[in-house]
Amino acid sequence: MVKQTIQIFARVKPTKKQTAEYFVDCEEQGGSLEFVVPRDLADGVINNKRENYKFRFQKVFDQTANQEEIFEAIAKPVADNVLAGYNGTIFAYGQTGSGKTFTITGGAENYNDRGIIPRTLSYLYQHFSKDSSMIYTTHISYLEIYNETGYDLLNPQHEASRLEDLPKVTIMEDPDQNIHLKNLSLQQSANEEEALDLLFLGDTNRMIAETPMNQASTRSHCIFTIHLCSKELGSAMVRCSKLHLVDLAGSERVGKTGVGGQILTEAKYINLSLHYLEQESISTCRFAQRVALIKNDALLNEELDPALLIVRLKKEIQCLKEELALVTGEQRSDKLTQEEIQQLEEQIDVYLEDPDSEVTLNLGPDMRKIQFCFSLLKVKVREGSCAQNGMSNDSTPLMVVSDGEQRKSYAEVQKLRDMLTHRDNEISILVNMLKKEKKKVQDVTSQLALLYPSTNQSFMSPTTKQVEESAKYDPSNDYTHAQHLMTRKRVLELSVSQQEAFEVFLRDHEDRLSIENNRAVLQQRFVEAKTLGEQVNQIRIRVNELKTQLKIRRKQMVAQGVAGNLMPSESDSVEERILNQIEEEKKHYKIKSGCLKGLKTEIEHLQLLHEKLKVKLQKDFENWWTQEGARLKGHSAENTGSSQSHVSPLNCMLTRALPPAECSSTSIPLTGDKQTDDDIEAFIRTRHNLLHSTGVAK
Ligand SMILES: Nc1ncnc2c1ncn2[C@@H]1O[C@H](COP(=O)(O)OP(=O)(O)OP(=O)(O)O)[C@@H](O)[C@H]1O
Repeated sequence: MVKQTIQIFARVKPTKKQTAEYFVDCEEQGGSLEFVVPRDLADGVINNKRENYKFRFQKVFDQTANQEEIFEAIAKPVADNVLAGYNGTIFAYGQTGSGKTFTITGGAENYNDRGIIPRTLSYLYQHFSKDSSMIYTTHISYLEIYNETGYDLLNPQHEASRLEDLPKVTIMEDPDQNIHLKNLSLQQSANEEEALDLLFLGDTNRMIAETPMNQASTRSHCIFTIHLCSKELGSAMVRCSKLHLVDLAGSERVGKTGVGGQILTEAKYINLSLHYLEQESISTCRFAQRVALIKNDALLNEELDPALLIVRLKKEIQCLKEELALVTGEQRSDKLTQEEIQQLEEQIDVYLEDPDSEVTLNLGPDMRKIQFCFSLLKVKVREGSCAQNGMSNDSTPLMVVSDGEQRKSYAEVQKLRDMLTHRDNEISILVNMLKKEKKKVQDVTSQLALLYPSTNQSFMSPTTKQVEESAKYDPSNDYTHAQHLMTRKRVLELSVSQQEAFEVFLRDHEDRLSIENNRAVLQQRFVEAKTLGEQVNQIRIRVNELKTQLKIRRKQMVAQGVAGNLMPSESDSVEERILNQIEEEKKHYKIKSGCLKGLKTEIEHLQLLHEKLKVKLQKDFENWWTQEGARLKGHSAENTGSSQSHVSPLNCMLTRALPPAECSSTSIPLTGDKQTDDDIEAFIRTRHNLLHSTGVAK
């Protein structure tokens, strides 16, 4: 258990307006924020009012600080701890309009304005994709607390139009002061995109449910929680941690000032008086200083995988049942299985061969097993004594084996066993090497397909030209430079004849059409997915624009209300229209993103199919290549004495691929390139020899 105090940071919101006079002091070990408040002359010359207020923080971010700096300094270390299995919380506290939502969620207009939540999600999912030694599962919950009632912002069964329509979440505290949230839904998010979708839906629900009267965003707390479980491959332990990202209500609501209602509205939408700002800023800093005194116990949330725990407990129950049956005399009557009998026989062998006289035979409480072992031992004892008397129990003469010989034969058996284990090890090493080699060949084929996706014959080995082309590599491409170099090296390692043979082989292959069809469908689905993705993005943009319009409209309405031109309860048709539009867009968003998910699943399925066909193709090619090579060897042996007895695999492949009429020496023009022409001539000579040796040309 690690005890640590809560770390506090201050961020000053950028503004062009006149601000309270303050100084930021950044030292190596933290920073401080100092406010200078002039003496109020109205209070007279002698008064107790302080002029300077200085507060220390872990770090102070001035007006120029951007979202990236905030994430790096505040959220990243917490996210790292969450990845290590510790819970974490980041909360923003401050007066209304001071930038809490901007810091936690971010601004909608600009990508660089993304706040802590989207950046943390991105950071976590990037980490998951890099770490293949662990299995990660992520769930998201989004809770809004308004007037001490919790509301679930993510429950898909409820379409929010008012806050009261959202499912209520009961907040309970146990005797150990742990908080439990009943009825809060957890939504699984397999990737960053799904998690961002949930954030977007939650924020939109919050906005729709808000009315000018409750001004939920100002008066409510919002808790976005990332629930993370990680498990090392093959391990029985799971780590489950939570990261709470909290956007608190304006501090007027939670502070002691008791400011609310009309004053709160004025504070938000009408020019804030400088004096008011100073007081509000100072009390926020005071609150932070108090928070910094709280010490937390950091606990590693590690436990046995529930599934494994169940298996272990079931085994224990079974064992206890058997023990109970032994004690109470209620024995199992069913027969031992063949597997159990074999295990017992092996156990007895080990027991008998062990030279240690103290060794015990552990059979558990199952009476059937105990009885079986006794009978087996009896048989063995009888066999042993018959052997000593020179007779088997069925009167067949037995060889009499002396003690010395018995020891010798034991030693030999042991030696043979050792050899067997040794050979087993060798075999498994060789099998592993073989697997690795096979995988290398498959990798080359799949990487070739990736390197040359635009050719019609998508799975062809590269021609020399393609190999050269691949040398003109653009490092800004998706591949890393290192991967690319490796691929190129492997490509070059393939002999030219093998590459061309592959092309010929593919042309005739039965799966060629399926592969090409599959690829065409895949391409079409990619295009559809791209279009849908763009549509989803357009809807997002429209919703964000509508949200901005709604904010502006609400400000206008409140301003009019304050000016006395409007009663607070009057409904506003413009706002209603915007809300309806948001609802409409949200429906489209759900439909389109649902279609997109379906399409993605189909694409994944097609890609899998594609991979399978590629592997099959590779195997077929290898078989074919080996067979053709063997056949060629046979022909060469028959054709002894011929100066062209050696035929390259390329020529052999071409013989198979071209009909005899096209192969006559007169019908094939030479290219002028020496190497190519040599190849063509070699092919014609070889074909001629082969046809004569097999009698086809006669
Ligand atoms: N660091 C910043 N840079 C640029 N704009 C900011 C910054 N901080 C806040 N803003 C802008 O100031 C306005 C108010 O900020 P925001 O809504 O985040 O305040 P808040 O503290 O969450 O208010 P409330 O308590 O009412 O929810 C927003 O328009 C926001 O975009």
